[in-house]
Amino acid sequence: MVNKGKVTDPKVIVALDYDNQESALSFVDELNPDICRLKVGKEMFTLFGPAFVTELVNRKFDVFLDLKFHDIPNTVAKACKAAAELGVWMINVHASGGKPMMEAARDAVASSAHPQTKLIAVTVLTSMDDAQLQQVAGDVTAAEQVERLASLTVESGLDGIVCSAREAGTLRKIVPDNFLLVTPGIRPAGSDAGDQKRVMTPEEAMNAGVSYLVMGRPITQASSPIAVLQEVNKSIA
Ligand SMILES: O=C(O)c1cc(=O)[nH]c(=O)n1[C@@H]1O[C@H](COP(=O)(O)O)[C@@H](O)[C@H]1O
Repeated sequence: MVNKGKVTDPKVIVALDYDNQESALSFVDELNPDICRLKVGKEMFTLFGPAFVTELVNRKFDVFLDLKFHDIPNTVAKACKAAAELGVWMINVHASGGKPMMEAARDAVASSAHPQTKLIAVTVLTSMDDAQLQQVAGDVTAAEQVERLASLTVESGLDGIVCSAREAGTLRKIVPDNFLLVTPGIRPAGSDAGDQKRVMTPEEAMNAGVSYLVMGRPITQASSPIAVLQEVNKSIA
């Protein structure tokens, strides 16, 4: 386990998008909760289920269980209660599910056995650009749609949103100070964007007012993942 590079309130959430539990856990063996938080998404949850999440929670990591629920309010509420009761730090829904859905999710977390779980809403996926968004949402830009869904999420009483760091500067002026802006699509200078369209570097993102940086491939697929993580932490210290 690495103890070097301890940071107060780590800002990087490492996305554990592995198809193999042993590889994921041997990477996690190199980490500790002082240098990053962890995200478990749809792939690992589908493959390895709640037991994998519980393993990370037992290792004292703050876990973001990223299942992006989007369904009728009753179904999402029950899913959010079940997710919160795994003892995770953060969960999410899609803001485009609407205000009644988000309110039902908020109430379900509040009445769960783990009410401190943070609940955030995805606005516009960071893999979408304006052209892709217009195919599904009509004549609107990603920036406009993010703003609209951010306001709806504030009105619904959630803790924050997932957006791109590119929108963070504008959003910071319209959301409450303690509202969380959680941003994937983070790419250190020179790294491959892959399927991400709305990207920023860690430093630019923090300067724009982001609360937490979600980073997957630039760390997990690096030849020395810990070195990249420590470099990112240093760049935003
Ligand atoms: O909710 C998310 O975490 C999420 C929302 C979004 O808009 N874009 C996005 O990339 N993500 C997740 O963030 C992670 C980004 O991973 P990398 O692109 O490998 O850094 C993936 O696990 C995605 O599922």
